[in-house]
Amino acid sequence: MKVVKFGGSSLADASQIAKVRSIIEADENRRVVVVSAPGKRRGEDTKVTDLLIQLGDSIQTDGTMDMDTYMKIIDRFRTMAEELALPIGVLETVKDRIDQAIDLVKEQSNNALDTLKACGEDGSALIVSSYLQQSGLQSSYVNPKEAGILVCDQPGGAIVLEESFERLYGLRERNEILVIPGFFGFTPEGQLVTFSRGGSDITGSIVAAGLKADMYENFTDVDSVYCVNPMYVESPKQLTSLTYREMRELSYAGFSVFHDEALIPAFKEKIPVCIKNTNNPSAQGTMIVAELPERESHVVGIASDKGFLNLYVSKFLMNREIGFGRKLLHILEDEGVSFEHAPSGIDDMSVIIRDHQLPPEKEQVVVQRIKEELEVDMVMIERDMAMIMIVGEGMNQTVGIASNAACAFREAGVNIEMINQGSSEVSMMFGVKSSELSSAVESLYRTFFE
Ligand SMILES: Nc1ncnc2c1ncn2[C@@H]1O[C@H](COP(=O)(O)OP(=O)(O)O)[C@@H](O)[C@H]1O
Ligand SMILES: N[C@@H](CC(=O)OP(=O)(O)O)C(=O)O
Repeated sequence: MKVVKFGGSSLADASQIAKVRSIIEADENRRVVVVSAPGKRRGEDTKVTDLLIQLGDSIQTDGTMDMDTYMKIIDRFRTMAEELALPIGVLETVKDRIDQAIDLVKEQSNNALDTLKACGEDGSALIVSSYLQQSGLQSSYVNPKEAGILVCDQPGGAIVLEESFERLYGLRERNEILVIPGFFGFTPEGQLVTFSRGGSDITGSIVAAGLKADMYENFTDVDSVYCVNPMYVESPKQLTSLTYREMRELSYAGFSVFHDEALIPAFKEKIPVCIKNTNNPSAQGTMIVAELPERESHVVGIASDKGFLNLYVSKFLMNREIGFGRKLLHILEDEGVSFEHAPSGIDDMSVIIRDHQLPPEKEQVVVQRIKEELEVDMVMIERDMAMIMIVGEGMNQTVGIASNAACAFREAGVNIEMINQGSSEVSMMFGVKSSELSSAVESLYRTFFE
């Protein structure tokens, strides 16, 4: 049995949904389908999830509904339902559920925004299941509550609860194609909670693990995972296979093609993940597996992401002060700031934080507390940082990778602001100024792949 997830680009309009049907029909093992909300139809379009968030924000800000955005959302579903010639009841159900979620936002009910955000996936699932039925395939819509996807109550950042997997296994009994909306689950008390953005990949992996599927196929809009984000290099090398560890590091550091948290459930059950293209399903795609035979080159990918800051702290004899690191991180914890990395020296420590975690008002409080409570010599915040991650199994036992990378930075004329090597067995991380990111990535690509 295969679990198949289709991303927003695969569900953007009626013609994409027709491709989805052909893919499902082409392989009888594709029995469980997880869908995202309709994505962008072209470059400057807006994803339905973003429209729903915009709508929710408008209601929360001034209590009135932004009718223009509301109509855009309904029209996306209406056009699809009409072009696919679905029964009128399908669109009515989609609209009713959106209207009910809007009422919850107006009433300021718990998790109302998550309920509204989830309407994109829910609408896609209703439309796809109805279209499959109309095409003569036995198919049903299955809500994540019915499927048994239980999560903790962390709005916009759900984490799956262990008992979900056993509950999901029961779906194997059903002898039809099941269409499950991605991106959300329910708390044991019945509250809807969404995963973080891009989280339908996570639903697909949870469902594949629960069902003990033979494979988790993730359909998107590229033929494979490339060794570098195609935004930086034209037609980069395609990757036919990767390990779970490699893909997790690469997606964490900017390979947005697959959610970094989505690998964990599949990895635990050793279910192979295959990334494929809805617009070119015969292309081989990229297989993600537990282990791979030895390769010639140890660097498989270069990932990068902007939007970081460096909180730099210096204090003479920091290395002798028991508990300094803990106290520094405790201040961040106290202020509700999560951190990404914390490389340290003898008298200095850097804490790398996602920019949005530390807005200017919070920055002031954190800096003041560090000065007063830790009596540091210096505290400084450097914004506009980017991280570059070089990833590959076996890299840490290979001589010369760091020196080749350093040469690539030198050739691009880019200063390395920070290096983190050795914390992970499969990656090496560099911090650079955001403005220098693309020239650094291009130079690293030339060094390792050309
Ligand atoms: N290394 C990479 N390999 C392939 N695609 C990548 C990579 N890094 C970023 N991407 C981007 O990820 C996109 C697919 O992810 P996403 O937009 O979330 O698709 P979907 O709508 O199917 O969920 C690609 O169109 C590509 O621009
Ligand atoms: N629709 C949600 C969840 C998701 O996974 O979407 P996509 O598959 O289009 O990345 C989002 O935009 O975040």
